[in-house]
Amino acid sequence: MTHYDLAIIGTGSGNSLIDERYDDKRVALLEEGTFGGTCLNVGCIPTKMYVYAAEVARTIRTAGKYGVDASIDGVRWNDIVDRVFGRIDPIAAGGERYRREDCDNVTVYGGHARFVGERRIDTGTGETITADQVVVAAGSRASVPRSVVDSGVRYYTSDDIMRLPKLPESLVILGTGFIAMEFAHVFSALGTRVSVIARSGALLRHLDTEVSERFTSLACEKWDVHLTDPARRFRPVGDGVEVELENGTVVSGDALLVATGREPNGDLLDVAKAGIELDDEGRIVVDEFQRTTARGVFALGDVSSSYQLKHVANHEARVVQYNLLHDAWSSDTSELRRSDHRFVPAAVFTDPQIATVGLTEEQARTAGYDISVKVQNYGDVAYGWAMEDTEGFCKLIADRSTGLLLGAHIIGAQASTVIQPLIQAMSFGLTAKEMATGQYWIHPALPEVVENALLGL
Ligand SMILES: Cc1cc2nc3c(=O)[nH]c(=O)nc-3n(C[C@H](O)[C@H](O)[C@H](O)COP(=O)(O)OP(=O)(O)OC[C@H]3O[C@@H](n4cnc5c(N)ncnc54)[C@H](O)[C@@H]3O)c2cc1C
Ligand SMILES: NC(=O)c1ccc[n+]([C@@H]2O[C@H](COP(=O)([O-])OP(=O)(O)OC[C@H]3O[C@@H](n4cnc5c(N)ncnc54)[C@H](O)[C@@H]3O)[C@@H](O)[C@H]2O)c1
Repeated sequence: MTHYDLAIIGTGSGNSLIDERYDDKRVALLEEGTFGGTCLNVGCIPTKMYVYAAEVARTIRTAGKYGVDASIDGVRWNDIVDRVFGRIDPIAAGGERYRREDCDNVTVYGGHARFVGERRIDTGTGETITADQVVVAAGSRASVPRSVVDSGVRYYTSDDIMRLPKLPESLVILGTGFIAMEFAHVFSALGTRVSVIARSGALLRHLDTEVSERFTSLACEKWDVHLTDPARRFRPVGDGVEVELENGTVVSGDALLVATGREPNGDLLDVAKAGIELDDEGRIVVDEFQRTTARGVFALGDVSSSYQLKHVANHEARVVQYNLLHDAWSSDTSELRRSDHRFVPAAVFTDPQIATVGLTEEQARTAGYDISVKVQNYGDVAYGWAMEDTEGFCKLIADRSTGLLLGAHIIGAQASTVIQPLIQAMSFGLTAKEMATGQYWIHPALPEVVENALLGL
């Protein structure tokens, strides 16, 4: 049985742990799927490459309002797919080749790993290994409701929808979260008729209510949105699908995308045999140092985090990378790094884009803060005029007693970029007033919407 200094399960964020500081360590890297994990192969990166193509199409479709007449002659779906995966697939293959062939201290095992004891792992390749330290970075998987699976209907998830053989004329999307709303935007902008099936009255319901309400009303103008009647039955019809809702409405499409959340993969690893605890929602329990309940075992990313965001997985990976090289289980933890989850931002690359950090207004009120709230429309600033914008706004929430920002929520063009200085201000404890008045704001750039919102607070 081979013994390693370090075994890492998962090559998404897990692969990035191994840098030159590990050159003198024997490392086992275990991966059952495509090398590089979710973000690279089926997540953030390919989806945003599709979103970019969708933005181009949308710009053309809306050009007329600026006095520029333009139309789309055609959408070459197969070329879009090739552009995305022609770039990504070689990166995944190259990453694997590098680890297998060029890293003398790393051994890659291509199988389904499971624990058979404390820091003892069946690699799924016929070999069992042991290690001084283990990192579980096994990610999460698409969760598909039983009713869909049992119906026998052909369905897609984010894992395979991007490789459809042709652009569907119509697409039914089950779910109203990040993935559902990003793909609704992509397919609709490229010309597919999109139907969305929600069940609780709003899209992106976890966001600040004003943002969710604005987004829902804009979406209802573009897409066939069913807000309150859950799906009751799924039926295959020819190559497509029919979904019957609780109120009897039948929604049909050439394809069905199921985007109803992702579940952590810890349940498939026999973690109990290694003394690793899962919480009630199936996540590996970790402390602020990313240590699991088993000595010598760390976890990071989607398998242990409630955020399911790549920038969070990256942050936690840096913490683990550092702590692995220190005596992480000694009683003195002063040398260790801690994960910082105070101000975790997120963006939804839909139409319009949405970005958020910190508390929603509801959360701030429930937490008992005495708050000041300002909503500033994109249309109030010069760049918003240039864009003829009637949709976007920046909503800020501050604590009256300290002047510090508690939350920032932006819906509108480039929201994921416009929000960045607000994330910085919150992370470094800048007050709203200092942020508004202590620096120049380029005129007439879009971030003036943030400046005005801050002044308005
Ligand atoms: C469609 C989509 C779009 C997304 N867009 C964004 C975005 O724009 N921004 C953002 O921040 N986040 C986004 N995310 C989320 C982001 O992709 C994840 O949070 C992130 O990739 C998680 O990284 P990870 O390292 O924890 O897991 P992963 O990257 O999933 O890596 C886990 C790896 O472990 C392997 N594995 C699992 N179990 C085993 C086992 N038993 N044995 C061996 N190998 C195993 C898996 O095959 C996988 O390769 C998106 C996700 C999806 C699905
Ligand atoms: N831009 C980004 O950062 C980005 C993009 C995509 C995905 N992600 C990450 O991936 C994770 C998973 O994305 P997601 O969109 O699948 O999950 P999600 O948690 O964002 O949304 C799931 C949605 O499905 C709904 N739902 C659950 N069960 C349902 C059912 N049986 N019928 C109908 N609706 C149902 C939920 O109410 C929710 O609206 C996200 O939490 C996010 O962190 C991030």
